[in-house]
Amino acid sequence: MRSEMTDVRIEDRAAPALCGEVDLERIEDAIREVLLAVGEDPSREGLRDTPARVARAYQEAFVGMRQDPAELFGSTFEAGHEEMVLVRGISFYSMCEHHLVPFFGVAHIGYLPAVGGNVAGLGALARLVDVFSKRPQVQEQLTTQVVNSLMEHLRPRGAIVVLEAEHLCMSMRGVAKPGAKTITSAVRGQLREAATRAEAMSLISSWR
Ligand SMILES: Nc1nc2c(ncn2[C@@H]2O[C@H](COP(=O)(O)OP(=O)(O)OP(=O)(O)O)[C@@H](O)[C@H]2O)c(=O)[nH]1
Ligand SMILES: [Zn+2]
Repeated sequence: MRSEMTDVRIEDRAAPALCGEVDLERIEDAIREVLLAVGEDPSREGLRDTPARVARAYQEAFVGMRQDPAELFGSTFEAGHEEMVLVRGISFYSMCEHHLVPFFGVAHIGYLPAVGGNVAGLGALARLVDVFSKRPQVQEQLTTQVVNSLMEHLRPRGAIVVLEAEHLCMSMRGVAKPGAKTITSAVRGQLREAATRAEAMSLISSWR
């Protein structure tokens, strides 16, 4: 089977529209409380603007909570290509929902377009990772949500999502094992078949 693979550099669609607001003031109050609880003085020079900065940083880190992945697949198109499409090395940053510290790495996404069906803009695949990674997450759930959403909105014959990530909750604290990589995969439809799955995995493992 002939395949096409692309190291993603393409931004083809704007991010989905935002729905709902983040309560910045509430985050600021909570951060002030955290600073007090650890024995800091939130009114000292260096910390005066910190609650507002953290609120804006959290707004950005959790922007995916207010985005609808369906919007990314509004302008798929016919490309006369029914073989595998694989985008590898999509970088992402997410927040571990256990500790609210980052986990980050790369996602690889492959799919088999429906027969006579549509393909997605490559940027939509990268943005799909952002929509689900910019939420409180665990890696397994993130992997599953991306593959399920791709199946639901693009309706390909099959899809595969592989994530490789380092979790700061494992590196900087707790078990303290920097450099450990967690790899998760989720496979749907015809990509579960041994030959196509092996082809996708060999394309993914030759990354770097
Ligand atoms: N399966 C899974 N586990 C995760 C993920 N992110 C963090 N964890 C783990 O979730 C566990 C949370 O464990 P808890 O015992 O509730 O919290 P903890 O006492 O802070 O645990 P340690 O990090 O082991 O010190 C830790 O072992 C983390 O390493 C993830 O994305 N997937
Ligand atoms: Zn964690």
